[in-house]
Formats: sequence, structure tokens, C-alpha cells
Amino acid sequence: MKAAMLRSALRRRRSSSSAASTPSCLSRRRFSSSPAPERKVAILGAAGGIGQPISLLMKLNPLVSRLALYDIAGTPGVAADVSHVNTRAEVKGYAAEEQLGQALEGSDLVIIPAGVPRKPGMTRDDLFKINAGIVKSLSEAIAKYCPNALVNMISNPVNSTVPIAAEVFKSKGVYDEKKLFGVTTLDVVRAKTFYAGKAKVNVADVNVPVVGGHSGITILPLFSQATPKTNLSDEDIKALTKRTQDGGTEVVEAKAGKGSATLSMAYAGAIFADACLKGLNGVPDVVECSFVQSTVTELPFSRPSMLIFLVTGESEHVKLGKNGVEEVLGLGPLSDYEQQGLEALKTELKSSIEKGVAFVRGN
Ligand SMILES: NC(=O)c1ccc[n+]([C@@H]2O[C@H](COP(=O)([O-])OP(=O)(O)OC[C@H]3O[C@@H](n4cnc5c(N)ncnc54)[C@H](O)[C@@H]3O)[C@@H](O)[C@H]2O)c1
Ligand SMILES: O=C(O)C[C@H](O)C(=O)O
Repeated sequence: MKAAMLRSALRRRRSSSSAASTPSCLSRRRFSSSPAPERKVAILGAAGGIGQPISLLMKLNPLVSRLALYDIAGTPGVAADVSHVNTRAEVKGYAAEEQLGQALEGSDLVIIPAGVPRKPGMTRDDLFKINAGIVKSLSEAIAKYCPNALVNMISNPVNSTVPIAAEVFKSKGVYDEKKLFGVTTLDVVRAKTFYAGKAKVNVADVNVPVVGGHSGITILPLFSQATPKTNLSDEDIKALTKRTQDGGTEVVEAKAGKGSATLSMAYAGAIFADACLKGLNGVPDVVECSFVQSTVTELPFSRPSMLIFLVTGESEHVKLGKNGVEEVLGLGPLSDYEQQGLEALKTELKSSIEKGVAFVRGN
């Protein structure tokens, strides 16, 4: 049932006009004379490697009317620079911690790329030590100043930072699982690019769902559901899966100590943020993959308030609506290889989720 719904939603999405599937900053709607509803977007970590290009992309998005750029370093320059772009959004920079409240107040959507990136030889989990604290304090501020905003978590390790934010929101009594998203769109972007290259099809026509979390084997691309259908061999599918799982490391190594993916991430983050804004604005059939809480699981709730993402933590196809996640669409039919991948990722994903939860609970 869920699989059929998913297929039909994805079909609708592919066949629909640009409204649901083309990022607004890339669509001709930016020349439209009728403005979309007022929407405030806050970017926390706006002066960083991801923060700067995603600030620009959100400034280009006609769905944004106010753009709040917050960082603990370098904000004034970035805000002044971006503010000169002649598009709808009014840009304001917020530079110090005491300005965080103002940056967040009235936000419909908060995008979080704050935190340190990997260097060669590191895992995403190695970032936990620093980034967990950053995400916790930013989440506390969101709970205080804009508890109803949608939150797009980019900071790594996503498999733990999303549970951290959820636990903070729960502790403040403002948690709504429909509004918290781990941004895994970059895995989808990569899977599409690599599939199109291998299958020699037009990348613009390609769709590949990616489920699971956002780290190594927890990233599970579902090439069996990729469209257009092609006759790639099992070996090709294995190689594509591995390359998608290692995509972040490929960039980290190529940057040789100067950080991780920033430009492709900003692109992916802007696509996901745009989908959230479209959902808020009531555009129908907006479907993306994201790391969200879900009760679609065969596992029992082992602790009453423990986070159970799908099967202890899966990315999901979510249909976005006026309140955030409107519907979790499920995994769809998996090949044997994907089913094995799903089983294999559970242990790591479960432990990353529990690590995040324990960090906030102090145990
Ligand atoms: N989800 C994904 O797919 C994905 C992809 C790429 C990178 N990332 C992650 O995104 C994060 C940022 O990467 P980057 O390359 O932009 O790093 P960066 O170091 O270039 O930028 C991070 C920014 O965060 C700011 N910052 C630090 N602490 C802050 C705080 N308390 N409040 C506000 N801002 C703060 C820094 O001043 C800096 O400007 C990393 O954790 C990285 O691993 C995630
Ligand atoms: O790989 C990283 O550390 C950054 C990010 O998660 C990515 O997938 O590019």
C-alpha cells in the first residue's frame, strides 16, 4: 500500500509541472509579478563554506522574503555582500550570540550548517565532540525563539545531530517530529549524478531515492527504484552504491585538509529548503528524502521516549505540507542487495541515534 502510494507520488512529482520539482531559485517563477507569502529563513553558520553559498541561493529564492544570516564569525561581510543581490529577500546579518534570538524570531525555516567539517582520515562521527555542543545550544535557542519553525539540520554527524535537536526540543516541550529534518539531499544529488554518468542518460531526467542515514553504509541508495530504468549490471549497482556512500570522503580527500563538500551541499541544501518552503506554501506533491522520525518500524519502542526513525533511523521519502512532514511514504520495494544493506546499516544507525540522545540526557 505504502509502496504503491510512494510510486504514485514520485510519478506525480516527475510528471508535474516545475512547481513541485524545480528549485524556485532556478525556475522562471522568479520573474513572476505575484509574490509568494512572506517567509523568513534563518541560516545558522551563514559565513562558513556551506553557509555562504547557501545564503546566496536562498537570497535567489523568490519564496524567501526575509533572510537572517547568523554566524559567530564573519557575518557582517557575508550579509553586506549577499544583501546587494537584487532579489526579493531582505537580508540582515547577526554576528554575536546575543543577537541569535533576533535572528531566529519569526523564522519559518531554520537551516543549520554550523560546525566543523571533516579532514582526511576522519569519520563524520569524529565531529561529534565539537558539533554536538554547537547543535545543542542552537537547538535550545530555536526552542526559545521560533519553536514552530521547520529545522533543516546539515551539521554532521547528521545521524546524531538530528536526535540531539529532537531531544532538546522534547526537553523544552516543543518537539514536533513533522518539523525536524536531517538534510540528506546531497546523497540523492550524488546518486543521480553517478547513475546518469554510468547509465549514460540525461541527468535531468534521473530520480534515485536514497534512504538510511548520512554516513558510510547508513547511506542506502535504492537504484532498483531509479528512473529512467536501465540495464546496469549488479556489479555496476554495487559500484554506484559504494561511490554514493563514499561521496563525502571523495570530496574530503580531494580538498586535502581544506574541508568537505560545500558547493554541492549548498545546492542540495537549497533544494531541500525550497521543498520545505513549497510545502509550507501549500504546493501539492512535494516529495523529498530526509532523515526524519517515523513510526514505520518493525522494532518496538524499547524506551518510551526514544527516537525511532524508520527501523531505528532511516531516511524516508516525506511528502511536505503546511505543517512540515505531511506523510512518510515508506521505502518502497527493495532488491535483495538493498534489503541486505538495510539490515547492515541498522546497528550503526541505532548507536549514532542513541549517542545523540545520551548526549542531551547526560547519560
Ligand atoms: N548534511 C550533509 O550532507 C553535509 C554536507 C557537507 C557538510 N556537512 C557538515 O556541515 C557542517 C559545516 O560545514 P562547512 O564546510 O560549512 O564548515 P565551515 O567550517 O566552513 O563553516 C562552519 C561555520 O559554522 C560557524 N559556527 C561555528 N560554531 C557556530 C555557532 N555556535 N553558531 C553559529 N555558527 C557557528 C563557523 O564560524 C563557520 O563559519 C560540518 O559539520 C559538515 O560536516 C554536512
Ligand atoms: O563527508 C563529509 O564529511 C561532509 C558531508 O557529510 C558529505 O557527505 O559531503
